[in-house]
Amino acid sequence: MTIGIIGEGAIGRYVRAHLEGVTVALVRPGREGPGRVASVDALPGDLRLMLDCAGHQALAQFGPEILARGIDLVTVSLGALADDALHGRLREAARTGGARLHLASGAIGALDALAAARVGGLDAVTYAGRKPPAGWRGSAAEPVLGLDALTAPAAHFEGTAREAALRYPKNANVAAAVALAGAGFDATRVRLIADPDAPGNVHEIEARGAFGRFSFRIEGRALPDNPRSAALAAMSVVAAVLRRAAPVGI
Ligand SMILES: NC(=O)C1=CN([C@@H]2O[C@H](COP(=O)(O)OP(=O)(O)OC[C@H]3O[C@@H](n4cnc5c(N)ncnc54)[C@H](O)[C@@H]3O)[C@@H](O)[C@H]2O)C=CC1
Ligand SMILES: O=C([O-])CC(=O)C(=O)O
Repeated sequence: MTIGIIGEGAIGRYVRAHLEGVTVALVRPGREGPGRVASVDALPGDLRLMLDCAGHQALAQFGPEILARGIDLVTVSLGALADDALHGRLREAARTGGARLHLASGAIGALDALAAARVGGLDAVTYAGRKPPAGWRGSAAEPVLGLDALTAPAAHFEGTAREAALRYPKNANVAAAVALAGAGFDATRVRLIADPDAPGNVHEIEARGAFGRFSFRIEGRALPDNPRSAALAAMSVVAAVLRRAAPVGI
């Protein structure tokens, strides 16, 4: 199968190195070359699957057109769906094109339990994201905290998953994943913390509902070339593609 990719950063490079069949990249204008095109129009006609590993802006820019053409899209840019208008456009385009937008699980797990628990009703879902200071560089945490001088854990955001996803486009896609699988963007409470002693990119979910309660915690290792992004996020894109092809799925 011919697969295309958007994003040649830390996640995109990992995905290309671990997946066969990625033959074309959708790049910014001016960066075209062999196997690199700058518009959806220029993608090969037999392409049936695109992988967005580029971020919110790229999903907004290319997602609707890709889906409307009947090309399935796997994305890591889940936080972009906190924008209801974009969410609606993606939904509509997928319907029009008969394609599917698959939201990769990214740097978190337990989304299956959360989605099942939602069926019975969820009373409370909270998510906490903790990263070393370098993981917050360039984010909205920077003007709030002196990241370089930090000697103790410091929370720099508390609010809804919607606010977190929109304010931290490169750091709170997990908040969006938890919201989309569970209680929604406005009912999911989020806390974001910079912690000089964090043992990695740490993501924690607490959920209560008719099913009972669960806690989930992951200490993710960051990708070597981007301290913001967990390796598991890249792995989840590869896993999503492999799952599509498997005769028996989980
Ligand atoms: N769902 C999850 O758990 C996670 C999601 N992410 C999302 O994945 C994104 C990518 O992460 P990394 O690879 O670590 O970032 P990165 O900064 O290393 O790479 C981003 C790449 O996307 C390209 N790009 C950005 N906008 C583009 C556009 N409009 N058109 C074409 N190319 C474009 C850049 O040129 C670069 O090659 C993050 O911005 C974040 O939104 C990141 C980590 C976890
Ligand atoms: O990679 C991570 O650890 C999480 C992340 O950046 C995000 O949620 O956007």
